[in-house]
Amino acid sequence: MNARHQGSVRLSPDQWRVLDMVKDGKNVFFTGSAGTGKSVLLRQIIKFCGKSAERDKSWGGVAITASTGIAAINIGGCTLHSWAGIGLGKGPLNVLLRKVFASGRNNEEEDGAEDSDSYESKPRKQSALERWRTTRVLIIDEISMIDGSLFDKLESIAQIVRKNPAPFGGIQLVLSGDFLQLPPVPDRRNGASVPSTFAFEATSWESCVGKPLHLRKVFRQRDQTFVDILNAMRHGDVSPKAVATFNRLSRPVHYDDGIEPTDLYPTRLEADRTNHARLRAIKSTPYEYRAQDMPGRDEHGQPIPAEKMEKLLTRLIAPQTIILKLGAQVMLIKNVVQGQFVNGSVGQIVDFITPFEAKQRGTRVALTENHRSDRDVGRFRGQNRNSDGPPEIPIPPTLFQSARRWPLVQFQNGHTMLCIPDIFEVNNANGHIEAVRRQVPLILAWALSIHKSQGQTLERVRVKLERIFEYGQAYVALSRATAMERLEIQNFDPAKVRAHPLVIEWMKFQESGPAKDEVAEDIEFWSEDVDFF
Ligand SMILES: Nc1ncnc2c1ncn2[C@@H]1O[C@H](COP(=O)(O)OP(=O)(O)OP(=O)(O)O)[C@@H](O)[C@H]1O
Repeated sequence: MNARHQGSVRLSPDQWRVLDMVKDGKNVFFTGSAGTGKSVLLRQIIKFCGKSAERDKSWGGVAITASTGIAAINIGGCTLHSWAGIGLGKGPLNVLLRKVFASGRNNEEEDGAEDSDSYESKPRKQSALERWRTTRVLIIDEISMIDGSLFDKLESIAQIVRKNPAPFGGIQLVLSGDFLQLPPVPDRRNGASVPSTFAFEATSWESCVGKPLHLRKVFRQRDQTFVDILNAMRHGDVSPKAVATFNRLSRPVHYDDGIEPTDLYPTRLEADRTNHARLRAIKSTPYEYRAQDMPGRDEHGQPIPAEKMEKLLTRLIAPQTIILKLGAQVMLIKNVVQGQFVNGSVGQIVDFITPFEAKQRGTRVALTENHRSDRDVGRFRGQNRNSDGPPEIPIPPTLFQSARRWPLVQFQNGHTMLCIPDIFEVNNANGHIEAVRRQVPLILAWALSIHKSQGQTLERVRVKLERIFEYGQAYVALSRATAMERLEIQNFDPAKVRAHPLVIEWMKFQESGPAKDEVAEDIEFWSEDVDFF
């Protein structure tokens, strides 16, 4: 069978082209409009690199990084700064280099010391210096949020540490992002914001990654007219026809199942206020869920102090405490069943029940790979099968003994699921766990900030545009929607649609021909398993 058709995933030809280049050891920067499958492709690349490294121990290290903590968590990696061992990344090259070399010395000293710590099996620690020397592939997601001057400094560090004058010291670069979505949060020093540069402005950018590879097939929306309007908007263009279309979308949309569209707001404060007001307005019993937080180890193998653990865990989308009530609108923040219950699925709490009651009612329980590690699971394997789907992960028996009630959520697809706690991790630069949170995988979802919605696919959306303040923000908000029929726009103002002029200028020289975005036809249900070899 052709490897490209094995499993049910069907990468687009553009996605395959990038994957093939990565397999050939080429440096790549791939970009594309919202919904063109950049995250899906990145997950496949990470899988490919992971499998290659597993099959052949001499293959080299794979560094999975992103510009921000949240983006890093989404791909199971760490921030670029922490992988590189450069602290906050401020200061000139020699200061950053000193930090990297010092990490190597500290490690040697610690290796010689007696290890009296019995906390847990200590991972083999790798210093930043070793990481720079042994990494074969460096993956950076959301590259649009990396400063250009920092990119140059990192390339110099790579060349010096690896004693290799090749671009980026010979490390294979895999970069992903869209410079026309949200720009980096400005660096604030002494109250003033310090202007940052884009990574493509770096002197070494051209030699390191060359021309961008564009993903052109849009998977999120299926309506070509909508895709065309969004694409023009991405470039800051709103035609009178588009204005008329968006004005027509100011009508309210009603849904029979009582699940409302999620309101997208420019700031987190506005979104939080809406969620709390809506929750307060419900008069039923509140259920409070406090997370169980556990510290892990830092990149030097040292236990993480409680204070640092708390700080690290603020990066997670899962809150320390969440109060839920019957009728609350919530969003799932874990992938449970591909295509059915995924990160971003919105629903309403219809009951609070125990796992035992869920089993009696034949209701699905939100079990993920994280629940497999339960010691007793093996005994119950095979008992809990879904006749028309893949075998379900068995419910850990210890769960049945618990009288604790968890939220039962009815999702927009009409199906219900009991949302029991899951594991959320923050990893360190060596891929080990720095902190763990065990929490119900839900957040309130009457409203979301546009920043939080970046990367999400939302079936029902209402966007309030009057307070938009950032380049790309209106585009990110509207492009979360899958269809105009389920998109509501309030106070549309074309002046709020802005694309960064520098990016537009740069893009003109990068586009290869008059290609345009096209909707992907004939999308089937798919899993993300591709046979690589
Ligand atoms: N090859 C594919 N086949 C089917 N569906 C796909 C494929 N690639 C992506 N998708 C689906 O398209 C939607 C958008 O994908 P994804 O989130 O990866 O896009 P993105 O380019 O990262 O978007 P954004 O820039 O908005 O974060 C998701 O629902 C994803 O499951």
